Amino acid sequence: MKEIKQALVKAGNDVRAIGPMAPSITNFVTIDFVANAQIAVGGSAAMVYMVDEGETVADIAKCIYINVGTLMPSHGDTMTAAAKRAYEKSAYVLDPVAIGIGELRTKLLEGMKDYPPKIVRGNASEIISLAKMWGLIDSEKGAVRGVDSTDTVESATASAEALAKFIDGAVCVSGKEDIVTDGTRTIRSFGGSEYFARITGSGCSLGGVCAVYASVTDPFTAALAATNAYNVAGKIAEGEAKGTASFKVAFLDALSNLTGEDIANCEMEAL
Ligand SMILES: Nc1ncnc2c1ncn2[C@@H]1O[C@H](COP(=O)(O)OP(=O)(O)OP(=O)(O)O)[C@@H](O)[C@H]1O
Ligand SMILES: Cc1ncsc1CCO
Ligand SMILES: [Mg+2]
Repeated sequence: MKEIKQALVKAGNDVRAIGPMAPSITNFVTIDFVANAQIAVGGSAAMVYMVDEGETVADIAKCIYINVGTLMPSHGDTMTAAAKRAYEKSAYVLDPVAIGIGELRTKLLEGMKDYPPKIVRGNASEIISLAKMWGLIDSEKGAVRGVDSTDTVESATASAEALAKFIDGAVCVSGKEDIVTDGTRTIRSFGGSEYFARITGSGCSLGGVCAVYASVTDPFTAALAATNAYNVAGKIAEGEAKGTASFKVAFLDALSNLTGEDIANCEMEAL
């Protein structure tokens, strides 16, 4: 755990020092929250839609973010081109939001098995469903109900570990407690707030923040840094909040003040 904590301190502080840009192709519902969270931790944001823009940002950034939450026909080409280019030249974080709904989302996510991300971030049902779609596990679970999870984080551990091994990267499963794994090391991270489940975009923005940290460190450290940052800042914000809207504001405030040390000091346990 000592080495992991040292890597977390460095990742948190390097992001503040370097200010890496982590461009996104992400859903229309939570785009503003994603950009603001990326900036709050010390990174910078750039949202793109066009095919050539997706390829260009995958060339110039260290890591980009792809979230399939709200798809339009053009996303088929843009996300495929950007994912292929990022697989070859840089890296991408995938949030398989609402996996299982619609032909385009299914085709896109099935295709990504051939040019996989370095980090997958999702709720438990999404992680189980992606592992099932890619033929990595055999499970009865993983029924996705829209964008919400119907499974527990614990029940997604085997799927997360199988996915992480397959992509040679890291997977984070979010929920009351979060799990981050590279397929060999699996860490449970504690904290956060029930308010997270009552606002939209906490998961989407967490994916964007994973991409910021992945611009300065390895996928496992990046996924854990982002997860811990949310758990620490979420707990602080809960103490300030009067309801869901003020929670969101207090959360961005807390995120903007976090240090690498704060991220490393989040309560964690190795599984
Ligand atoms: N009950 C809870 N208690 C503490 N933290 C929570 C709880 N539920 C979610 N979180 C936190 O909220 C963040 C987002 O996780 P969540 O599982 O809600 O993502 P999601 O379902 O993909 O969200 P969205 O799709 O709305 O963006 C994570 O940091 C997670 O730890
Ligand atoms: C509500 C919603 N619908 C599609 S994407 C999204 C944001 C949360 O995942
Ligand atoms: Mg989500």
